[in-house]
Amino acid sequence: MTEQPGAAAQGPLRAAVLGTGAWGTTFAMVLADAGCDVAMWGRSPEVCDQITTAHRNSRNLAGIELPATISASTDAAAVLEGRELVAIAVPSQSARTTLAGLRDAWPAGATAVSLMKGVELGTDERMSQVIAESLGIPEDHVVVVSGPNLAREIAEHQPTATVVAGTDPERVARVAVACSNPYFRPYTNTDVVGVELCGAVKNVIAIAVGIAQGRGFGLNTTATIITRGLVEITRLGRALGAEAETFGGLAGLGDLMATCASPLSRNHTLGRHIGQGLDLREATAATGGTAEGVKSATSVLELAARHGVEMPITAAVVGVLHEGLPVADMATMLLARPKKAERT
Ligand SMILES: NC(=O)c1ccc[n+]([C@@H]2O[C@H](COP(=O)([O-])OP(=O)(O)OC[C@H]3O[C@@H](n4cnc5c(N)ncnc54)[C@H](O)[C@@H]3O)[C@@H](O)[C@H]2O)c1
Ligand SMILES: O=P(O)(O)OC[C@H](O)CO
Repeated sequence: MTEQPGAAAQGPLRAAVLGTGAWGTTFAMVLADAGCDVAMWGRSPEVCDQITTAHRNSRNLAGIELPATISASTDAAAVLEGRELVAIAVPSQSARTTLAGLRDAWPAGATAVSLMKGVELGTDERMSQVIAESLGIPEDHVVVVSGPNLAREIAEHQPTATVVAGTDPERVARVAVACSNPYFRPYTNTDVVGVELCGAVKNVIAIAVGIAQGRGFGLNTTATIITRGLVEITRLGRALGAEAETFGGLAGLGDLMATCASPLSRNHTLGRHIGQGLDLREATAATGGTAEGVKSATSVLELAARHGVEMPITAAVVGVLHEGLPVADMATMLLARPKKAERT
């Protein structure tokens, strides 16, 4: 492990971003526009070279000009050396292996910032748990950033807020300052479990909305799925110790609204393709990028089962994506369930 400067170090905060996809690149821009010194690590030499020399990432963020100060490299040790804050934006299911490979180069004492929205298959762990385990760092060194944050809109500097959640107040405050700029406003929260579950499960609900819209259903159906989806997320979160207020906030209702409404969302788009009749392989290819809800639907449902929590919309999505449930049977599966009071 390399040593890194303490909080009192002079000059701009030294940050790194792991992953040169749409959100990693956009968050690097957010940090740079907040005054941080930013280096990115990616797997593709071509993408890294383009970010450093042409200040663009045409593969993942076409048409966007990046701050000229951002550099990118495939050399993880060089990127990580001396960084106080390291944001992680690789697909959730690859986080563990990616980070295990970077463990020796991890800057001692650095804050890991999870930008990922998923639950790990097999372990059913949230990303902050996966990060802490795979890097061998305490969980309070991990801070989560999650909210209604469609990458392209933020890359276009459209005004957006987010939630910065963690259990070490000083680290949370430093991350909030590090990503605060004229178009990006962080709010802080101590409810890591709630914020992470909101981010992961809204992707599953967005797939359900996409499927409904792909089948030609209108806004009554959309509103029904979003509202009952929020009930599902809240129910699971409460069972896992999250705070009720988190679910009505930016990471919960806010992100659910953005993801379920926007054609920019990969999860929504994938669901729409499924609703229009494509199979999962075809829909994945037509969507491009990482639709996290495809895999997280299964781990979320497992997590819910282990805690005795009912998640019918998530179960229906798992049924359609992974168990051969015909799309046409999804509405029947949900509407024919036994009647119940709304607040249960
Ligand atoms: N795109 C958004 O608008 C957005 C916003 C908020 C949060 N997120 C979350 O951020 C995370 C990353 O999303 P993204 O949009 O940047 O995804 P992306 O698909 O655009 O990019 C993922 C990046 O990870 C790399 N990668 C893929 N597989 C890898 C592996 N096995 N090992 C190492 N690197 C690998 C890819 O090369 C790419 O650079 C996801 O969890 C997503 O839910 C995305
Ligand atoms: O493109 P999606 O579906 O991964 O959604 C992107 C962000 O999570 C929206 O906040």
